[in-house]
Formats: sequence, structure tokens, C-alpha cells
Amino acid sequence: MSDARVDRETARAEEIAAEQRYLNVLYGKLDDLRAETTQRLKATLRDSGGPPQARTERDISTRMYTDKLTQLSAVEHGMCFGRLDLDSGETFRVGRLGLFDEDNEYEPLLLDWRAPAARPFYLATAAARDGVHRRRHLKTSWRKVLDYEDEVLDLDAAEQGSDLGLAGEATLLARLDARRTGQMQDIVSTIQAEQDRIIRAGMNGVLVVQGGPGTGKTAVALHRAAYLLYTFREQLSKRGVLVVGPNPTFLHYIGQVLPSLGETGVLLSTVGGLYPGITATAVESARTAEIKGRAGMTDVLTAAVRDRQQVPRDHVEVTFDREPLFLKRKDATAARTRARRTRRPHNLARRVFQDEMYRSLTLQVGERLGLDLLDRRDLDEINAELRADPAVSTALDALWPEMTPQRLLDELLSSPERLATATAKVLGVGADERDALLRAAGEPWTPADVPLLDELAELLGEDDAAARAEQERQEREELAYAQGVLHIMEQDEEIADEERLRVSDVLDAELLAERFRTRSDLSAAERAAEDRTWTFGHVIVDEAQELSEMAWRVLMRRCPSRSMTLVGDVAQTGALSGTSSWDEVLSPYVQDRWKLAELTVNYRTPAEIMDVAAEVLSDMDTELEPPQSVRTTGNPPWSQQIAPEDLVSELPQVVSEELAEVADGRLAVLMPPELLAEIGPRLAESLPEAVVGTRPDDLESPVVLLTVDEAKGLEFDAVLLVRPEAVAEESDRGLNDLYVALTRSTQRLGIVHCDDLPPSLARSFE
Ligand SMILES: Nc1ncnc2c1ncn2[C@@H]1O[C@H](COP(=O)(O)OP(=O)(O)OP(=O)(O)O)[C@@H](O)[C@H]1O
Repeated sequence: MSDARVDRETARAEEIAAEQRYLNVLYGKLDDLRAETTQRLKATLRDSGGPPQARTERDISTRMYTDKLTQLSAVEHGMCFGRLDLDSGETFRVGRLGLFDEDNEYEPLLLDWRAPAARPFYLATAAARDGVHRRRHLKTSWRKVLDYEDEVLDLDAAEQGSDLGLAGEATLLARLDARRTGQMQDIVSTIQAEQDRIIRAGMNGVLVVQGGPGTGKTAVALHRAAYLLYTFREQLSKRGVLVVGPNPTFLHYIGQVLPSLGETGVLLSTVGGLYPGITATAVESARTAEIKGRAGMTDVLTAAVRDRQQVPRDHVEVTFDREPLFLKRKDATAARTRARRTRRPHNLARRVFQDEMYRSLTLQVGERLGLDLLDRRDLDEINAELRADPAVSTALDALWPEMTPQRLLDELLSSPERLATATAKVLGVGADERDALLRAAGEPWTPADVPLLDELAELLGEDDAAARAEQERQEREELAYAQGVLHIMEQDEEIADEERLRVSDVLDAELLAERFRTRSDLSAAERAAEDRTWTFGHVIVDEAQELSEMAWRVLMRRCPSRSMTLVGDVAQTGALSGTSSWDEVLSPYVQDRWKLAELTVNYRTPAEIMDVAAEVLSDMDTELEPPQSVRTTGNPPWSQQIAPEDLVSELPQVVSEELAEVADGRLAVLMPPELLAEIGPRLAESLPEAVVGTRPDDLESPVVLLTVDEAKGLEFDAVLLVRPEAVAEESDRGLNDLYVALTRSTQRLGIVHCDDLPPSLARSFE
């Protein structure tokens, strides 16, 4: 070995040893913090009994210490991943959390990646150094430093830099080349500048992030959630952050990212999961889902609710006090008009209808007895007796029943007559659409039913006057109690330390009362999951192009502040009810007041595969450019023709060969839904490593068989696409699906077709 090389290696080993010493200090600090938090948690848990208020305080502390411990455990791996050397001579380490040296005036030992001071780690380039002289990426395994990569930011480097302006290129490429596990990993150590700008964009207003496949939209969305929670902690810990994904498998796939960043207070949900108490997993045809997703369904539902506000054809006769009593058409019509004029939801307006009806019935009974003989008290008594009479209330209920959303929707979708009435005046919903909507009574709910139930919940409302009065009483009591607690805490503090920040500087009684009220043993996310009317501090939607107009209504109701981040790609829309235009989706809610940010670099799909996908994109009706891949793999995509009847016998061999090429990796076999239903189980039987993807954790299996729709948003080391010709023809959005399928792979792509390839693919393979 040459002397120069020996010197270089010795210098490197010394650097690694120095980094290790620093890392040991950081982990020592982390251990201390953990021990201290565990102690506090134990003390809180030991301290049992006492009045309810004391228990509430303990709940808050328990929650706080448990959250802290969860955070401290989550950062164990890769706690410190970077270092910045500044022109000023200062050096900062960057990591997953902030650590400070209490013995040295709280000097930062480790900067949280989200802190403003850490930003140059992601943004500084040789051309715009921002005072940074060197950026170092550390490669660690648990508590051990393995290696590092240095980027010296000077003008020489500016000239040599890659076209895409990547930061920490070697570290980034190593990460992108690594085998996939079936679970998404965080990208905190290698966030790129164009991504960082989106992650740290202001919280107000609607931000749309448009980007082609593999540009890191999902990763950016999740890191943005973590950033916002860090930066606007006080605001967001009360109302919470909602992250919406397309299906439970996708949620499982991304489920580990936020916890690995130390954040647990985020609700991950599909739109179908947003209605507490309903599990909406039944499957229906794409066309039925599309019809249910149309904005016109609000008119259908409004008409369906009005249809439950009936008046008798002539009159309804009931017996009261052994005499006949008549619910007359004229009286019911007047009562209905009055109730509707209040513009209250059905179940609340019902009370007005009933009051009016009881009033006219009271007069009817009064007239029979002789009105001139009765005074006010007598009439009130008759009214009360009428209200207590089961026959009368049953007859009134039949005219204007109290309804739940579930009952109304079930009765609507299972009745051709009710459907005909509700759709009569709605444009574009004719006999075909009604047939598609019709289903048997009591059938399980589908995801597209949830926005309808949510809409109905708004139209019907809940008559919760009694419950609200009780809650208001409790809130008053809690506020008074919180004021008392503040007072006592302040007195204690004054005695303990005059200098310290006073409790009332950071907490006011109302905030404290809200914390007590919510019992704080539930996080905002947990409370939100149980409450249909919960409104979030920020809403993030992934694969946002797939949402129907009705689904957008649900999300907008959950986010009246319109503080939202919507990420997606209008070239990948598969759902018939999805969108090809952000403007169309958003203008009903915010007109043109939304911001667009674009991501242009593809971190997933190698250039060889992206070239094939770009051909498909060019045949689509879009002006979107394909994103630029950051790497090549040297593996050319291939195609093979197999006769349909031989698919089951020949595919296992093809799959095994591909799997061998990505040892320890994950391979997806993607195909159209009918084909998967037909041959999936037989294929899985002949391949021991394979499963038909039905449960979210099936993605962790070496081979998973999926439809293209199910693979949306996911990625695998290798993809085998079976019958792309059928995928392309399946729907009006067939080319979009094909584009999605082609861009799921990080290493290898194989295509198995039975008939001729679609023209855009044929161009790549012939
Ligand atoms: N800065 C980065 N550092 C390391 N890996 C990254 C970075 N950005 C993206 N990736 C990786 O690239 C892959 C694609 O990212 P992601 O799934 O977020 O893309 P996407 O835009 O949501 O894709 P699609 O639209 O196809 O679903 C993931 O493996 C992600 O971890």
C-alpha cells in the first residue's frame, strides 16, 4: 500500500474514532434522559388514589412521560447522522432530536433536524454555502460509527456537482440502492433541497405538491407532518394532524415513518376510516364507487332526507282518550314548512315539526271539549298528555322520523322507489346510475359509502341538547378548578424560584381546563379518531388525486382552517372518480388561493425503467414531464410473451428467477383484478415465498401478488407486470394504471404479456 494511502486511511480511522467519542457522549446523554423520564413516570404511576382532579393531573403527567419515553426510544437508531462545519469555526451535529448540555449554558450538543439552525445541512450547496464549509454524513449502526462521507463546499465542488444538485450523493445513492423491507423508511438524513423547501413551507393555506412517481411525495408529506408538529407544537397538539392515505395496506407501509421520527400524535386514516364506528371495507364496482363519489350525490341525499319529511295524503287517524284524533294534511304541511324554514338539520328541525303538530292537536282536542271552557293550564296539560301518548308519537314519527345516517342510507340504497324519488331532479343520475347504486338491505359498507354517511350526518344532525347542557355544566366546573390549580401552582413556584418562568406565562386557565377536560390520557389523534366532528390543525392527503368530490367534502369539513398539504400526481389517477386537475378539485373550496410546489427528481425508479414509463406518459393526455431518475442500475427491463393458458404453469419459474436476482429483496407480481382472482391463489400455491396480498403486512413477504390499484404508492426491489395490455384497456384511466405499475420498482422490471403489447410499451420492447 502506498504511503499516501496509508496516511489517508489512518486519518480516516482517527476521524471515525473522534466521531465515535462524540457519539458516546450523545448516547450517554440519551440514556440519562431516559432514566430520568422513567423515574418520573414510575413516581407518577405509584402515586395512586386522591380526588378525581388529582387523577386527572396524573393522567396528564403519565401521558407526557410516556410520550417522551416513546420519543427517546424511537431515536435510538441513527440518532446523529450529520455534522456541519461552519466558516466561523463552529461545528454542529444534526440528528433526530435536540440535546443540550445543561452544565455548559445549554449549549446544543445535537440539533434537531427540524430546528432552523439545522437547515443548512439540507440546503447548503457549493454555489450557495450559507456559511457552511463542510457537510458530513455519518454512517452508523446503532451506537457505532461505521464511516462518513464529507462534502467540502467550495467552488471546485460547485463545478463538479451533479446536474441534479444532490446533497450527500454517495450516502443518498447507497440508501436508494438498499433492499426494500415492505415498510417505508424515513429519509431524514438525506432530505434534498427541493424536498426540504416543501417540508418547511408555512403551515397556512393549501399547498399542493405535484410530483411524478418516486419523487418522494409520501416521504415529504410525512416529514412535513413531523416538522409542523415540532414547529407549531402548542397549536397542533390540541387539534392534531391527520394524514390520509388511499388504503389500509398503504397506511401499514408508511406506518413506521413518523414513530421513527419520534412523532406519535398523528392520526393515519383512509377516508373510509373517518366515520367512527363504521368499518368500510366491502368492495364494489369501480363504476358504483364513481357514482357515489360525484358531487351531485349531495343533492340526492338532500332529496332523500326531504323524502323522510312526509305529510298524510288526507289525514291519519289515531285514537286519543278513546276518541278519534286526526293528523291532518293541512296542519302537517304547515308544520313541515315551518320546520324546514328553520334550515336546521332534519333531526333538530323535527322538534319544531312536532311542537307545531302537538299544538294543532291540542287545539283539536280543546275544540272537542269546548275551548271557551279551557284556560292556558288546561291546554298545557292536554299538550303534555298528547306527548306522552304512544299512539300519537308513533303516528308523528312515521311522518318525520328521527334518522341515523346508517339507517337512511341503507334504506335509500336498497329501495328502488326511494332511489327514484331522491334522484328524480338530479342531473346526470338516471336509470343506469340508479341500478348501479341499488344493493340489498343490510349489506356491509364500502369506502365510497363513508362520504355519503358523513354528508348525511351533517344533513340529519344529532338532537343532543340534553348531552350538551351537561357538557357545558362540566366545562364550567373544570374551568373553575383549573383556575384554582393555576393559583396553587403559582404560589408554589414563587416560593421555589422567583426567577423562573411562571406557569401562567405559558398556560392559561382555559388551556389548562381543556387539558383536564380531555383527560389527556388520550392524544388529540386518539380523540379525533373517536369523533366525527373533530376538526384538525392540519390535514395531509397522500395520493390526493384519487379522492372523489364527495371525499373532498369530508376532508374540507375536517379542516375548516384549510391548513392542508395535498400530495399527488395527476398522471397516476386510477379511480374513475379521481381528478386530473388540482384546480378543479380545489376551486370550490379556496378558488385559486392555493400554492403549487413541484418535485422533479425520481429517487425510486432507475433511468432504464423510467425510459419505458416515459413512453407511456407521452401517450397520455397530459403535459406533465416524467421526473428525472437519479440513478441507473444496468438492469434493462425485459418482456416475454406467454399464452394465457400457460400463465399458471410458467409464471412460477419466471418469478423464481427474478427473485433470485434481488436476493433478500421484495418482488411484486402485478396484474389486473380479474386475473388475480382467477390465477392468484394457484400461483401462490406453487410458490412457497408468495402470498396474494390481502392483509397489510403481506408486503413484507418476499413475493406479493397485487392489483395495480393495490400497489399504488408502494415500491419493491423487482416488479413483474403481467398482462399490461389488459391493464391499459381496463378503464378510461388504463394508461395511468400502466404508468403506476411500471414505476413501482427500485431495481428490476419484467413484463409478461399474452396479447400484443399496448403501443406505448411496444415502442420500448420491439
Ligand atoms: N431524499 C431522499 N433520500 C432518500 N430516499 C429518498 C429521498 N426522497 C425519496 N426517497 C425514497 O424514494 C422512494 C420514493 O419515495 P416516495 O414513495 O415518497 O415517492 P412518491 O413521490 O410518493 O411516489 P409515488 O407517486 O410513485 O407513490 C422511497 O423509497 C423514498 O424513501
